[in-house]
Amino acid sequence: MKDFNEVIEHVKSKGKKTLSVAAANDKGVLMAVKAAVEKGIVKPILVGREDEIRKISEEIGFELDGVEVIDVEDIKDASLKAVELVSSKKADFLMKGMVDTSILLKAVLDKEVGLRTGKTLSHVAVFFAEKYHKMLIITDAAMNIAPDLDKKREILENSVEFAHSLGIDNPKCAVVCAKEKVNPAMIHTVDAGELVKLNEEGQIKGCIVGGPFALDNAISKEAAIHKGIDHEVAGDADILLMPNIEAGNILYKALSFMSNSESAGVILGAAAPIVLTSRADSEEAKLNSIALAAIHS
Ligand SMILES: CCCC(=O)SCCNC(=O)CCNC(=O)[C@H](O)C(C)(C)COP(=O)(O)OP(=O)(O)OC[C@H]1O[C@@H](n2cnc3c(N)ncnc32)[C@H](O)[C@@H]1OP(=O)(O)O
Repeated sequence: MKDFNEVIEHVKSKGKKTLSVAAANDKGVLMAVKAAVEKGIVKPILVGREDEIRKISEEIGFELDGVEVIDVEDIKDASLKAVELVSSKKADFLMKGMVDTSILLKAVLDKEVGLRTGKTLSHVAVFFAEKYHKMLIITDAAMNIAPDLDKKREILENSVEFAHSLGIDNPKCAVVCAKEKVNPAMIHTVDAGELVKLNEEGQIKGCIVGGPFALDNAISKEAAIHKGIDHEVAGDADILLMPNIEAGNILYKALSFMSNSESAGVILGAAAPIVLTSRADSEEAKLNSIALAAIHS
Protein backbone atom coordinates (compact mmCIF):
# COMPACT_ATOMS: atom_id res chain seq x y z
CA MET A 1 0.00 0.00 0.00
CA LYS A 2 1.44 3.42 -0.89
CA ASP A 3 -1.13 5.56 0.94
CA PHE A 4 -4.55 5.45 2.59
CA ASN A 5 -6.37 6.29 -0.66
CA GLU A 6 -5.31 2.86 -1.83
CA VAL A 7 -6.67 1.34 1.41
CA ILE A 8 -9.97 3.17 0.93
CA GLU A 9 -10.27 2.12 -2.73
CA HIS A 10 -9.50 -1.48 -1.77
CA VAL A 11 -12.09 -1.56 0.98
CA LYS A 12 -14.77 -0.02 -1.25
CA SER A 13 -14.54 -3.09 -3.47
CA LYS A 14 -15.37 -5.33 -0.47
CA GLY A 15 -18.85 -3.86 0.10
CA LYS A 16 -20.33 -2.06 3.09
CA LYS A 17 -19.59 -3.28 6.62
CA THR A 18 -21.62 -2.45 9.72
CA LEU A 19 -19.69 -0.27 12.15
CA SER A 20 -20.70 0.02 15.81
CA VAL A 21 -19.52 3.35 17.27
CA ALA A 22 -19.11 3.62 21.06
CA ALA A 23 -19.90 7.11 22.40
CA ALA A 24 -20.51 8.55 18.94
CA ASN A 25 -21.44 11.98 20.33
CA ASP A 26 -18.35 13.79 19.02
CA LYS A 27 -17.91 16.03 16.00
CA GLY A 28 -14.61 14.52 14.78
CA VAL A 29 -15.94 10.99 15.12
CA LEU A 30 -19.19 11.78 13.34
CA MET A 31 -17.37 13.62 10.53
CA ALA A 32 -15.18 10.56 9.96
CA VAL A 33 -18.20 8.23 10.03
CA LYS A 34 -20.06 10.53 7.64
CA ALA A 35 -17.08 10.44 5.23
CA ALA A 36 -16.95 6.64 5.49
CA VAL A 37 -20.69 6.44 4.73
CA GLU A 38 -20.29 8.79 1.75
CA LYS A 39 -17.46 6.63 0.41
CA GLY A 40 -19.73 3.58 0.67
CA ILE A 41 -17.50 1.83 3.20
CA VAL A 42 -19.80 1.49 6.20
CA LYS A 43 -23.33 1.38 7.52
CA PRO A 44 -23.01 2.80 11.07
CA ILE A 45 -24.84 2.10 14.30
CA LEU A 46 -24.29 5.07 16.61
CA VAL A 47 -24.34 4.42 20.35
CA GLY A 48 -24.23 7.26 22.87
CA ARG A 49 -26.12 10.40 23.84
CA GLU A 50 -28.76 10.54 21.13
CA ASP A 51 -29.63 14.24 21.56
CA GLU A 52 -25.97 15.20 21.09
CA ILE A 53 -25.48 12.76 18.20
CA ARG A 54 -28.47 14.25 16.38
CA LYS A 55 -27.46 17.86 17.15
CA ILE A 56 -23.87 17.39 15.91
CA SER A 57 -25.06 15.41 12.88
CA GLU A 58 -27.37 18.26 11.89
CA GLU A 59 -24.53 20.78 12.29
CA ILE A 60 -22.21 18.82 10.00
CA GLY A 61 -24.91 17.84 7.49
CA PHE A 62 -24.85 14.12 8.32
CA GLU A 63 -28.24 12.76 7.26
CA LEU A 64 -29.30 10.16 9.86
CA ASP A 65 -32.31 8.75 7.99
CA GLY A 66 -31.84 4.99 7.98
CA VAL A 67 -29.01 5.17 10.55
CA GLU A 68 -29.69 3.36 13.82
CA VAL A 69 -29.00 5.55 16.87
CA ILE A 70 -29.03 3.85 20.27
CA ASP A 71 -29.48 6.26 23.17
CA VAL A 72 -27.15 5.38 26.07
CA GLU A 73 -26.20 8.16 28.48
CA ASP A 74 -23.47 6.51 30.55
CA ILE A 75 -20.13 6.12 28.79
CA LYS A 76 -19.34 2.64 30.22
CA ASP A 77 -22.79 1.39 29.27
CA ALA A 78 -22.43 2.89 25.80
CA SER A 79 -19.09 1.09 25.40
CA LEU A 80 -20.57 -2.24 26.53
CA LYS A 81 -23.58 -1.81 24.22
CA ALA A 82 -21.39 -0.97 21.23
CA VAL A 83 -19.18 -4.00 21.97
CA GLU A 84 -22.20 -6.24 22.41
CA LEU A 85 -23.49 -5.24 18.95
CA VAL A 86 -20.27 -6.70 17.54
CA SER A 87 -20.13 -9.84 19.68
CA SER A 88 -23.76 -10.59 18.80
CA LYS A 89 -22.86 -10.11 15.10
CA LYS A 90 -25.23 -7.18 14.57
CA ALA A 91 -22.15 -5.21 13.58
CA ASP A 92 -18.91 -6.24 11.86
CA PHE A 93 -16.48 -4.03 13.76
CA LEU A 94 -16.15 -1.47 16.52
CA MET A 95 -14.99 2.15 16.75
CA LYS A 96 -13.90 4.16 19.75
CA GLY A 97 -15.74 7.47 19.97
CA MET A 98 -15.65 10.06 22.74
CA VAL A 99 -14.54 7.60 25.40
CA ASP A 100 -11.32 6.99 27.29
CA THR A 101 -9.34 4.13 25.73
CA SER A 102 -9.22 2.14 29.00
CA ILE A 103 -13.01 2.26 29.39
CA LEU A 104 -13.57 0.98 25.87
CA LEU A 105 -10.89 -1.71 26.18
CA LYS A 106 -12.35 -2.94 29.47
CA ALA A 107 -15.66 -3.39 27.64
CA VAL A 108 -13.83 -5.21 24.85
CA LEU A 109 -12.30 -7.55 27.47
CA ASP A 110 -15.63 -8.02 29.29
CA LYS A 111 -16.14 -11.72 29.98
CA GLU A 112 -19.83 -11.73 28.98
CA VAL A 113 -20.24 -9.42 26.01
CA GLY A 114 -16.61 -8.77 25.06
CA LEU A 115 -14.54 -9.72 22.05
CA ARG A 116 -11.90 -11.98 23.59
CA THR A 117 -10.46 -14.74 21.42
CA GLY A 118 -7.80 -16.16 23.72
CA LYS A 119 -5.14 -14.18 21.84
CA THR A 120 -3.34 -11.12 23.14
CA LEU A 121 -4.99 -7.97 21.87
CA SER A 122 -2.65 -5.24 20.70
CA HIS A 123 -2.66 -1.93 18.87
CA VAL A 124 -1.02 -1.17 15.55
CA ALA A 125 -0.60 2.32 14.21
CA VAL A 126 0.12 2.73 10.53
CA PHE A 127 1.98 5.82 9.36
CA PHE A 128 2.87 7.23 5.99
CA ALA A 129 5.36 9.86 7.13
CA GLU A 130 6.86 12.44 4.80
CA LYS A 131 10.43 11.60 5.72
CA TYR A 132 10.11 7.80 5.66
CA HIS A 133 10.28 5.90 2.41
CA LYS A 134 7.43 3.44 3.05
CA MET A 135 4.53 2.48 5.27
CA LEU A 136 5.56 2.15 8.92
CA ILE A 137 3.72 0.05 11.50
CA ILE A 138 4.20 1.03 15.15
CA THR A 139 3.16 -1.25 17.98
CA ASP A 140 1.92 -0.96 20.75
CA ALA A 141 1.01 2.67 21.43
CA ALA A 142 -2.35 2.12 23.08
CA MET A 143 -3.15 -1.15 24.84
CA ASN A 144 -0.37 -3.21 26.45
CA ILE A 145 1.20 -1.08 29.16
CA ALA A 146 4.44 -2.83 30.11
CA PRO A 147 4.75 -6.02 28.07
CA ASP A 148 7.21 -8.69 29.19
CA LEU A 149 9.12 -10.82 26.69
CA ASP A 150 6.21 -13.22 26.04
CA LYS A 151 3.76 -10.35 25.52
CA LYS A 152 6.22 -8.55 23.24
CA ARG A 153 6.44 -11.69 21.16
CA GLU A 154 2.63 -11.86 20.87
CA ILE A 155 2.38 -8.16 20.03
CA LEU A 156 5.06 -8.65 17.38
CA GLU A 157 3.29 -11.69 15.93
CA ASN A 158 -0.01 -9.77 15.70
CA SER A 159 1.73 -7.00 13.79
CA VAL A 160 3.50 -9.45 11.48
CA GLU A 161 0.19 -11.12 10.60
CA PHE A 162 -1.26 -7.65 9.99
CA ALA A 163 1.66 -6.72 7.72
CA HIS A 164 1.13 -9.94 5.73
CA SER A 165 -2.53 -9.00 5.24
CA LEU A 166 -1.37 -5.71 3.72
CA GLY A 167 0.90 -7.51 1.26
CA ILE A 168 4.22 -7.22 3.15
CA ASP A 169 5.35 -10.85 2.95
CA ASN A 170 8.43 -10.84 5.15
CA PRO A 171 8.28 -7.63 7.20
CA LYS A 172 11.43 -6.20 8.70
CA CYS A 173 10.81 -5.76 12.41
CA ALA A 174 12.97 -3.46 14.50
CA VAL A 175 12.90 -3.91 18.26
CA VAL A 176 13.32 -0.32 19.41
CA CYS A 177 15.21 0.51 22.60
CA ALA A 178 17.36 3.36 23.87
CA LYS A 179 20.53 1.92 22.33
CA GLU A 180 21.73 -0.64 19.83
CA LYS A 181 23.67 -2.94 22.14
CA VAL A 182 22.37 -5.36 24.76
CA ASN A 183 22.95 -3.94 28.22
CA PRO A 184 21.88 -6.27 31.07
CA ALA A 185 20.82 -3.19 33.05
CA MET A 186 18.33 -2.23 30.29
CA ILE A 187 15.67 -4.92 30.19
CA HIS A 188 14.26 -3.90 26.81
CA THR A 189 17.64 -4.43 25.14
CA VAL A 190 17.81 -7.89 26.72
CA ASP A 191 14.29 -8.67 25.43
CA ALA A 192 15.32 -7.43 21.98
CA GLY A 193 18.25 -9.86 21.95
CA GLU A 194 15.86 -12.70 22.93
CA LEU A 195 13.34 -11.80 20.21
CA VAL A 196 16.09 -11.78 17.58
CA LYS A 197 17.20 -15.22 18.82
CA LEU A 198 13.64 -16.59 18.68
CA ASN A 199 13.38 -15.34 15.11
CA GLU A 200 16.75 -16.87 14.13
CA GLU A 201 15.64 -20.20 15.67
CA GLY A 202 12.44 -20.10 13.61
CA GLN A 203 10.15 -19.67 16.60
CA ILE A 204 8.98 -16.25 15.41
CA LYS A 205 8.13 -16.79 11.77
CA GLY A 206 7.23 -14.80 8.68
CA CYS A 207 9.47 -11.83 9.40
CA ILE A 208 13.03 -10.67 10.00
CA VAL A 209 13.65 -9.36 13.50
CA GLY A 210 16.54 -7.01 14.26
CA GLY A 211 17.60 -5.24 17.40
CA PRO A 212 18.12 -3.80 19.79
CA PHE A 213 18.07 -0.61 17.74
CA ALA A 214 17.84 2.95 18.83
CA LEU A 215 15.09 4.65 16.82
CA ASP A 216 17.54 6.37 14.47
CA ASN A 217 19.16 3.08 13.41
CA ALA A 218 15.77 1.49 12.83
CA ILE A 219 14.54 4.14 10.40
CA SER A 220 17.66 5.79 8.94
CA LYS A 221 20.22 3.89 6.86
CA GLU A 222 22.66 6.79 7.22
CA ALA A 223 22.40 6.73 11.02
CA ALA A 224 22.90 2.96 11.03
CA ILE A 225 25.94 3.11 8.74
CA HIS A 226 27.36 5.96 10.81
CA LYS A 227 27.18 3.73 13.88
CA GLY A 228 28.63 0.74 12.01
CA ILE A 229 25.39 -1.27 12.09
CA ASP A 230 25.11 -3.68 9.21
CA HIS A 231 21.73 -5.42 9.39
CA GLU A 232 19.02 -5.72 6.76
CA VAL A 233 16.38 -4.30 9.12
CA ALA A 234 18.46 -1.24 10.04
CA GLY A 235 17.14 1.88 8.32
CA ASP A 236 14.45 -0.08 6.49
CA ALA A 237 12.01 -1.28 9.16
CA ASP A 238 8.40 -2.10 8.29
CA ILE A 239 7.46 -2.62 11.94
CA LEU A 240 8.73 -0.83 15.05
CA LEU A 241 8.14 -2.87 18.20
CA MET A 242 8.23 -0.27 20.96
CA PRO A 243 9.41 -1.20 24.47
CA ASN A 244 6.30 -0.03 26.32
CA ILE A 245 3.17 2.05 25.98
CA GLU A 246 4.89 5.30 26.92
CA ALA A 247 7.49 5.03 24.17
CA GLY A 248 4.90 3.82 21.64
CA ASN A 249 2.38 6.50 22.51
CA ILE A 250 4.92 9.33 22.53
CA LEU A 251 6.23 8.28 19.11
CA TYR A 252 2.63 8.06 17.80
CA LYS A 253 1.74 11.53 19.08
CA ALA A 254 5.05 13.05 17.96
CA LEU A 255 4.52 11.77 14.41
CA SER A 256 0.84 12.80 14.44
CA PHE A 257 1.35 16.33 15.71
CA MET A 258 4.90 17.26 14.70
CA SER A 259 5.35 15.72 11.27
CA ASN A 260 3.57 15.76 7.97
CA SER A 261 2.12 12.28 8.07
CA GLU A 262 -1.03 10.27 7.52
CA SER A 263 -2.00 7.71 10.10
CA ALA A 264 -4.47 5.09 11.25
CA GLY A 265 -4.86 2.93 14.35
CA VAL A 266 -6.50 -0.43 14.95
CA ILE A 267 -6.64 -3.02 17.77
CA LEU A 268 -5.89 -6.56 16.59
CA GLY A 269 -6.43 -9.99 18.12
CA ALA A 270 -10.08 -9.47 19.12
CA ALA A 271 -13.06 -11.21 17.52
CA ALA A 272 -13.35 -8.15 15.25
CA PRO A 273 -11.08 -5.21 14.52
CA ILE A 274 -11.43 -2.10 16.64
CA VAL A 275 -10.86 1.40 15.28
CA LEU A 276 -8.75 3.06 17.94
CA THR A 277 -7.31 6.51 17.49
CA SER A 278 -6.69 9.31 19.91
CA ARG A 279 -9.70 11.52 20.55
CA ALA A 280 -7.53 14.43 19.42
CA ASP A 281 -6.57 12.79 16.11
CA SER A 282 -7.80 14.32 12.86
CA GLU A 283 -11.01 13.21 11.12
CA GLU A 284 -8.75 11.99 8.32
CA ALA A 285 -6.87 9.67 10.72
CA LYS A 286 -10.20 8.37 11.97
CA LEU A 287 -11.46 7.76 8.43
CA ASN A 288 -8.19 6.00 7.51
CA SER A 289 -8.58 3.81 10.60
CA ILE A 290 -12.16 2.91 9.68
CA ALA A 291 -10.95 1.86 6.23
CA LEU A 292 -8.03 -0.14 7.61
CA ALA A 293 -10.24 -1.93 10.13
CA ALA A 294 -12.93 -2.58 7.51
CA ILE A 295 -10.39 -4.52 5.43
CA HIS A 296 -9.88 -6.87 8.37
CA SER A 297 -13.53 -7.23 9.44
C1 LIG B 1 -2.68 5.62 20.29
C2 LIG B 1 -3.85 6.52 20.34
C3 LIG B 1 -4.83 6.24 21.42
C4 LIG B 1 -4.26 6.53 22.77
O1 LIG B 1 -3.59 7.48 22.99
S1 LIG B 1 -4.59 5.41 23.98
C5 LIG B 1 -3.98 6.03 25.48
C6 LIG B 1 -3.25 5.07 26.31
N1 LIG B 1 -3.90 3.80 26.49
C7 LIG B 1 -4.52 3.43 27.65
O2 LIG B 1 -4.71 4.21 28.57
C8 LIG B 1 -4.95 1.99 27.78
C9 LIG B 1 -3.85 1.19 28.45
N2 LIG B 1 -4.28 -0.12 28.88
C10 LIG B 1 -5.11 -0.32 29.94
O3 LIG B 1 -5.64 0.62 30.50
C11 LIG B 1 -5.32 -1.72 30.41
O4 LIG B 1 -4.25 -2.54 30.10
C12 LIG B 1 -6.63 -2.38 29.83
C13 LIG B 1 -6.46 -2.74 28.37
C14 LIG B 1 -7.82 -1.45 30.01
C15 LIG B 1 -6.89 -3.65 30.62
O5 LIG B 1 -6.98 -3.26 31.95
P1 LIG B 1 -7.50 -4.19 33.10
O6 LIG B 1 -8.90 -4.65 32.79
O7 LIG B 1 -7.27 -3.49 34.39
O8 LIG B 1 -6.45 -5.35 32.89
P2 LIG B 1 -6.07 -6.59 33.75
O9 LIG B 1 -4.60 -6.71 33.60
O10 LIG B 1 -6.66 -6.53 35.12
O11 LIG B 1 -6.76 -7.77 32.94
C16 LIG B 1 -8.13 -8.04 32.95
C17 LIG B 1 -8.36 -9.24 32.07
O12 LIG B 1 -8.13 -8.85 30.70
C18 LIG B 1 -7.07 -9.64 30.14
N3 LIG B 1 -6.25 -8.76 29.29
C19 LIG B 1 -5.65 -7.61 29.67
N4 LIG B 1 -4.98 -7.11 28.64
C20 LIG B 1 -5.15 -7.97 27.61
C21 LIG B 1 -4.68 -8.01 26.27
N5 LIG B 1 -3.88 -7.06 25.79
N6 LIG B 1 -5.07 -9.02 25.48
C22 LIG B 1 -5.87 -10.00 25.94
N7 LIG B 1 -6.34 -10.03 27.20
C23 LIG B 1 -5.97 -9.02 28.01
C24 LIG B 1 -6.28 -10.17 31.33
O13 LIG B 1 -5.59 -11.32 30.99
C25 LIG B 1 -7.38 -10.39 32.34
O14 LIG B 1 -8.03 -11.60 32.02
P3 LIG B 1 -8.71 -12.51 33.16
O15 LIG B 1 -9.80 -11.68 33.76
O16 LIG B 1 -7.63 -12.84 34.13
O17 LIG B 1 -9.25 -13.68 32.39
